[in-house]
Order: sequence, then structure tokens, then C-alpha cells
Amino acid sequence: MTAPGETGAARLEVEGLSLSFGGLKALRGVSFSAEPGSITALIGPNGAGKTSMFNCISGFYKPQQGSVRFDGRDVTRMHPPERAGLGFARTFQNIALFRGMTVLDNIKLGRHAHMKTGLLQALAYWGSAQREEMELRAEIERRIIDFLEIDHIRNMPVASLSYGLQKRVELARALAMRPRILLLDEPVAGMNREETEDMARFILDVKEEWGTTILMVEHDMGMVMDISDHVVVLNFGEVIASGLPHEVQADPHVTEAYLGSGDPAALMARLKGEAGGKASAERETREDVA
Ligand SMILES: Nc1ncnc2c1ncn2[C@@H]1O[C@H](COP(=O)(O)OP(=O)(O)OP(=O)(O)O)[C@@H](O)[C@H]1O
Repeated sequence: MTAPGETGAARLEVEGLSLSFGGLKALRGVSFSAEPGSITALIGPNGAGKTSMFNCISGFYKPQQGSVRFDGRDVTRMHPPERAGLGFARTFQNIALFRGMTVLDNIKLGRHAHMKTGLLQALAYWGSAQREEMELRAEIERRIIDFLEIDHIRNMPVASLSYGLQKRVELARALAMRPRILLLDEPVAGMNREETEDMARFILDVKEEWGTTILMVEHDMGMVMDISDHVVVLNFGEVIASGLPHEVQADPHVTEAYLGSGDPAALMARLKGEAGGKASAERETREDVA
């Protein structure tokens, strides 16, 4: 069986993408690429178009103009399940797991997309279904659960876990899809510093051990600058800067977009404060609900 990355990471190319909601232009001719086996971060102030871009890439929105190419193939009009078949996997800003199910069952749902035996076949050929199930379980246990250090919680219901662990389980489920490209929508939103550092390490490990292409939208600028190979900055639906983390951080267009002034140090201080504030606010909301 193949593990994440063994099918080969691939290049994502976005070319001249435009998306409007009625009269509102959310994306205006956006072009960038995510290189194989690297981490690309998509950043920008609120309302810049990051989520819209992410949804065009994962197939939830259809752009009016432009194209998304993956591994040289035009996927612009493909539905999300077709993209999953090509190796797209994503996580969501608000955790999308079955809370009453165990960690292991949630992870298996990701992997089932790739099982060869369908339900009818499984009924007719119980032997092969059972064999495949056992291979599947073994692979998940060996590769993903161990890799993400969630062995101790594998039989626990997701609802009983801390927020940081739930986010890790979501990453595990995406990895179980054997992604060639991993789309991470705010992977550390709402996390405390320790959980953020853990998640950042796991994302780096996915890249380094499996060579998966990773594209993430993230507001935590410290984390973005620490682990990204390439950063693309959107503002009002346009790319205003693109390059290595330190290049983007020092770009006056970026500081202008975030702050209305050109001081990179003030930008970092403000963004660190916002990320911390957002994390504690989200945590408080969750505790209120619980
Ligand atoms: N479904 C929608 N219908 C109408 N307008 C939308 C829709 N989704 C996004 N927009 C608008 O498109 C623009 C880009 O929004 P988008 O959510 O992509 O930005 P963002 O960079 O992800 O923002 P944030 O960081 O706040 O999540 C905004 O002006 C937003 O109000």
C-alpha cells in the first residue's frame, strides 16, 4: 500500500483566476504556484480573498475566469471528489470531524476514499474486503497514528479531545487520503502557543518525510514565517507580494496593506498580538459552548 507522498507530490498552478459574488470582485486575476514538496502560505488582511482562493482550488467555488492546474492537468471545472481522486486533501478552518466517532474511525473515513472494494463487492467478496480492511488498519496504525503521536487517543471519541488534538486528528484524516497536495485552512487558528508549535512541527515533518506539496491559509504570521518556503500575499483580491518569508515581511506593500504604513517591525508586533488575541477569543467561545 502507498503512504502519503509515495504517489509523488505535484505542482499546483493558479493562472489569472477571477471570482465575483454579484458585483463584488473577490479575486482579480490571481496567479501563483505551489511547488512540489514545498510549503506555500497564502496570507493577507481580512477580506483579502484567501478563503475564496482556497475554495476555488479545492473545487467548492467555480471561478469566472482563469485556471487551476495540478500536475499539468486542468482541474478548474472538476468537482471536489474528482480532485480528491487526483490527490487533493484538505482540512477546514472549523474542524470537520464526526465528534461522536472515535479517532480511528474518523481517520478511516479519509482512507476509505481509496479502498478498491465497494460495499456490494464487500458483501459478495467478504474475504477480500476483510483483507483490505486489515491492511488498511495496519497502514493507518503504523504510518499516520504513530507519525502524529496520537496512539494514546485512537479509541477515544473526538468530542472528548482537546482542541489541539482534534486539529491533529483532522490532519491525520487528510493524510489518510494519501494526498499529493495538502490544503490547510488556518491549521493553527484558535491554538495556544504549545499546540501551535506542535502543529507547525507536524506540518514540516509531513513535507520532509513524505515530500507532500502543502498550501496553507494562515493568520499566525510567526508560524507562517517559520515554516513556509514561499509566501503569497493577497489584498483586495490581488497578489501584492510573493517570495521568500523574509522578502515578503520586508515588503512595504505588505506592511501598507496590513497597517496602512510601511514599518515591518510594527507589522510583526501587531500580527503576533492579533494571532494571540484570536486564539484566546476562539478558546473562550469554545469553552462557553462546552
Ligand atoms: N459567499 C460569499 N458571498 C458574497 N461575498 C463573499 C462570499 N465569500 C466571500 N465574500 C466576499 O469576498 C471577499 C473576500 O472574502 P474571503 O472570505 O475570501 O477573504 P479572506 O481573505 O478569506 O478573509 P478572512 O481572513 O477574514 O477569512 C470579501 O469581501 C467577502 O465579503
